[in-house]
Amino acid sequence: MELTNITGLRGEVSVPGDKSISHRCIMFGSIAKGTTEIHNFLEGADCLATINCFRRLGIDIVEDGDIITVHGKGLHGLSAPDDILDVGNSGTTTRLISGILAGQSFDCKISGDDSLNSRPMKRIIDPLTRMGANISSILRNGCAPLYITKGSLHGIHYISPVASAQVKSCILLAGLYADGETSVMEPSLSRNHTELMLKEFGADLTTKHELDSTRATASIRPCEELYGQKIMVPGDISSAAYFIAAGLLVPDSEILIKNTGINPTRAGILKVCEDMGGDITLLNERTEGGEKIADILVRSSKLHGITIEGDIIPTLIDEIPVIAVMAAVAEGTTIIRDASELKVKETDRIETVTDNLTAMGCDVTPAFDGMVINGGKPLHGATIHTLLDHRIAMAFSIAALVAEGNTNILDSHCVDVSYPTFYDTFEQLL
Ligand SMILES: O=C(O)C1=C[C@@H](OP(=O)(O)O)[C@@H](O)[C@H](O)C1
Ligand SMILES: C=C(OP(=O)(O)O)C(=O)O
Repeated sequence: MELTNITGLRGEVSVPGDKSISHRCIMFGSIAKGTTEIHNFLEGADCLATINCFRRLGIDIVEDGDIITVHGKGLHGLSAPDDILDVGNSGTTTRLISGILAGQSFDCKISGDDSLNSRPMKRIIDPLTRMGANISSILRNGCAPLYITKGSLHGIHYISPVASAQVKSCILLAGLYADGETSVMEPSLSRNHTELMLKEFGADLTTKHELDSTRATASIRPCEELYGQKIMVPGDISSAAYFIAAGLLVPDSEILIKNTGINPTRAGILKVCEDMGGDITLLNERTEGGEKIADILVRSSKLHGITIEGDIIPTLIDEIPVIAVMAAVAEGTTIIRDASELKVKETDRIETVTDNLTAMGCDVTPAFDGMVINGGKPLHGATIHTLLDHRIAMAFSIAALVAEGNTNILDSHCVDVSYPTFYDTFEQLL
């Protein structure tokens, strides 16, 4: 994809459904009794991988126009797949489905693409093993392919070393099949869609927040059944992030992004934009199915550098590539720290972000847990090596809009993973 600098992005857009919530609707719907009707499901490759996995596990999932219907078979209704489960590029699919499969009475194997099969799975293998699951890394390298066989699960109290919603969700889902209470404490609160949605499906789940910090413990008790729901998936704030950044950075812009999820455990980017001096207004705020939603109005702004660290990091982890692009344009220094999780995403995002920003003329230094960006130097067009990471392709498509000359985004089709219509949305604003 070849892009160049522009001015005046104006108009109203809607971004596709939230990726995290879309995965969960399919998974929870499959192990619930009755039907789950999903509106505004994200048709990205990652969520389609989740649908395919549950079809292989014997669940009938019907797509009819904008509505997806999952014919759930209850907590014990999945059946043995006839082949290896292909999770593609999706860490969320891998880690959450492992929690469910640990509680089944059949064997199965899970594998994905090269990127997925190099991401750490010990973080779920260890707690699941403590629960009595039989799960192993087939190549004994702590990564997928994974092999899961019948185990007998008991509840544990797990103190997670990482603030990861995928780890938390994996353990809570296994907890549905355990013989007692299972709880997960994490160092900072990660996205809480699993907790909110499982409660809607009828799970016996509670969350306790500590008064002096953002630490929280989620606890689940086994229940008889979950029950199918009707779900309207909000727009994905991680996808909206690119248009928020475009609206702030491209001169003479005004963009309204409709129906976007602003769950506080996901919306750290809004605070960062505000702290950097961005002109952002939330309109029409409301709550649906426990999830907060709003329309986001963004106008061109002069940004300045800030420090981004600590408990806010999990609430914006997937947005750091595009935040780094904003920081490259902002006046002054932006420091991003406490974000070593970036190294274990689809690519090492500390490296892919800093290498590509450097190629565009930015003064940026990588660190072991983040980066330091001395912003304000004019960016110039470059060849962007996405390494097939969808977030890198989209973040640097925004950088291209404010860089002098042409930018070539290599393998830009990888946006299909989370936002297949990304470049179409873009066109609507020209
Ligand atoms: O639970 C989820 O839906 C996700 C959790 C995050 O990963 P971690 O749990 O590894 O932080 C995030 O990066 C990913 O895109 C989606
Ligand atoms: C990290 C991401 O997703 P996953 O972990 O599900 O592959 C992402 O979408 O940026």
